[in-house]
Amino acid sequence: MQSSTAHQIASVLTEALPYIQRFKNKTVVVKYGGNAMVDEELKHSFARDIVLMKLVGLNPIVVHGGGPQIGQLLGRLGKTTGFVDGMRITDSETMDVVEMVLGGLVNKEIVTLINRHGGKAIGLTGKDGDFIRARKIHLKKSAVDADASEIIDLGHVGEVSSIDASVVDMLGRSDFIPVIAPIGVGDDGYSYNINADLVAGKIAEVLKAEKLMLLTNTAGILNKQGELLTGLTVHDIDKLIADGTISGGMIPKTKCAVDAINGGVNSVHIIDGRVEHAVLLELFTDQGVGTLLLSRAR
Ligand SMILES: Nc1ncnc2c1ncn2[C@@H]1O[C@H](COP(=O)(O)OP(=O)(O)O)[C@@H](O)[C@H]1O
Ligand SMILES: CC(=O)N[C@@H](CCC(=O)OP(=O)(O)O)C(=O)O
Repeated sequence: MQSSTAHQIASVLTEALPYIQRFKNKTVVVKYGGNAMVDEELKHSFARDIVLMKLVGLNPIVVHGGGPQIGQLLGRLGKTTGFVDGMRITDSETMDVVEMVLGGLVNKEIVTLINRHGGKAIGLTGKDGDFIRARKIHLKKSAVDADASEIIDLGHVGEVSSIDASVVDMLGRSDFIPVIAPIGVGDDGYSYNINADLVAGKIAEVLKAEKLMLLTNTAGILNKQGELLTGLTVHDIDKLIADGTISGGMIPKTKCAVDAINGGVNSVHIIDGRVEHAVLLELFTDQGVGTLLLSRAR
């Protein structure tokens, strides 16, 4: 090995050391969005990062999405879906597909990848041990259209009503890495399709996680010029939404982030899942790679 390369490796490891010490035994909830699962090499690098986190003493909990993957299977079945406010309208047939894709294909693919890299991942949906209870979302049309006040029926779309953290906590504190699909169970016994950011935020809150990391398909939160905003507080988010800087799918994501911080999570990181080893770089290097959101400026 060239001595300059050896020197670089040594300095990376030394830079990581204080972070490893600080985060030992701390819970980190990582939301892995469907848009971040774009290529095979990236999926492997994500799985390696999660295994490494566990090996150095952190307690990673993965919550995954899979919106594009649900769309692909629906397309193959000749079924179309619509979205309202970023939420998929989910009739009973669509709910079957959501369960097959999230609870089956995507969940087991992530579990398999983590296990192939030496971890011990266990896949769960919120129906296992009834640990994610959901209630149906009743969306007021007035939220979409200022002149109307009817309720829009999104079908089997839910929000989290409660989380029983004991199963995830027990797994996370042993050798296992929980991998969670965002499906909840209602009091009526039906399955509910829940936005994965919402589930990740609530799990982080209930577990009093040190960090919530949201992996998406952008460098982080960008300003109107397209530049990365590296450090923000919860107060900045309201302003950025009000002035239109944050829009579309970033609105529910940042709202979950703010709820998580207000609920006791120390920091939220919105990072680019398309960058190899984004999770490790954000956790263990001084400069990080995305947007860091805190309750107040340091
Ligand atoms: N200020 C902003 N900074 C970054 N992305 C933004 C911003 N405002 C809107 N977006 C959009 O939000 C998207 C991320 O949300 P979403 O597509 O729901 O992510 P995911 O599928 O990973 O949950 C980005 O790809 C971008 O198009
Ligand atoms: C209600 C609702 O819209 N649920 C989402 C659940 C998956 C998800 O959130 O996936 P991403 O994180 O990849 O977007 C959906 O059906 O697409």
